[in-house]
Amino acid sequence: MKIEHLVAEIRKKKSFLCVGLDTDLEKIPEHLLKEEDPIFAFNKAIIDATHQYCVAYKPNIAFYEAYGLPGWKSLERTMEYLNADYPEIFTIADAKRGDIGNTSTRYAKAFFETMDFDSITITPYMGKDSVEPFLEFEDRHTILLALTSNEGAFDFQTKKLEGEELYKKVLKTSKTYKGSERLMYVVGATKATYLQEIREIIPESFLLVPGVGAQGGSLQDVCKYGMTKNVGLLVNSSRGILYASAGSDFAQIAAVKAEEIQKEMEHELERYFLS
Ligand SMILES: O=C(O)c1cc(=O)[nH]c(=O)n1[C@@H]1O[C@H](COP(=O)(O)O)[C@@H](O)[C@H]1O
Repeated sequence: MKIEHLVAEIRKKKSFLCVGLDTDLEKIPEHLLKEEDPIFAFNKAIIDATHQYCVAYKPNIAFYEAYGLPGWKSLERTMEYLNADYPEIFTIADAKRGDIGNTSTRYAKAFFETMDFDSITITPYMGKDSVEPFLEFEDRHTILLALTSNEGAFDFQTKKLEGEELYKKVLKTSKTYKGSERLMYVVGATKATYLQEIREIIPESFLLVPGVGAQGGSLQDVCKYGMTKNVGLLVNSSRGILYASAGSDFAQIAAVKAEEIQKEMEHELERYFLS
């Protein structure tokens, strides 16, 4: 998907919500376990109920890999369903891949061609030759981990290397990669106060921002420091939407939660963007 299509969808829906499909058989309503493919049945119900409030879905690949071949089949069915019925929705493979060049090329093929995702999350640790194979794909986007939402982010990402924090090095160095116009970055909502400095390095790039809801990050702070003239934000919530109810009304309650976030986003858009 082209960025301008994503921006148009954000304007139309007045939302930059990404719903994370972290589908866990131990958390989904019990009655779905009788279905032939419980993971897909859950995802389909969530997508049908929430699509009008969000612009992206992010299946976290670990939740599918954990179930082996049936898990991959559920992921494949979810992607086929999204691409056929909701082609305007941006899809993110939260796979956190990255390896030597020829291996990265196979990962890119797996997620961009075989599974037809619009984007993938990538760890930058192995550097240029591990990232550039993903950037060769037209209209596909590579989302580099910059400053993550978890506590462990302080182990390496904020440590100084040659006088500069490692996450800033990641941002600056990645801008020199071939195809860097197709880069986006992960910045955790719990790290919103860093966004001002991040925006000095990457003023326009889209950010995937997880960590609101269950992890406690603030949407208002993220918008205050991170919003660009093209919005430039995709804010993810997974558990806060998916598991708001464990009863037969799970999809309906997920829609209520998604709409609540969309309304907050609309308010923020009016404040910074539409006014
Ligand atoms: O790349 C990610 O999506 C990601 C990066 C990060 O820094 N923190 C983070 O929580 N995530 C993912 O975002 C989702 C957050 O889920 P909730 O905390 O349930 O909303 C999970 O799928 C995480 O793997």
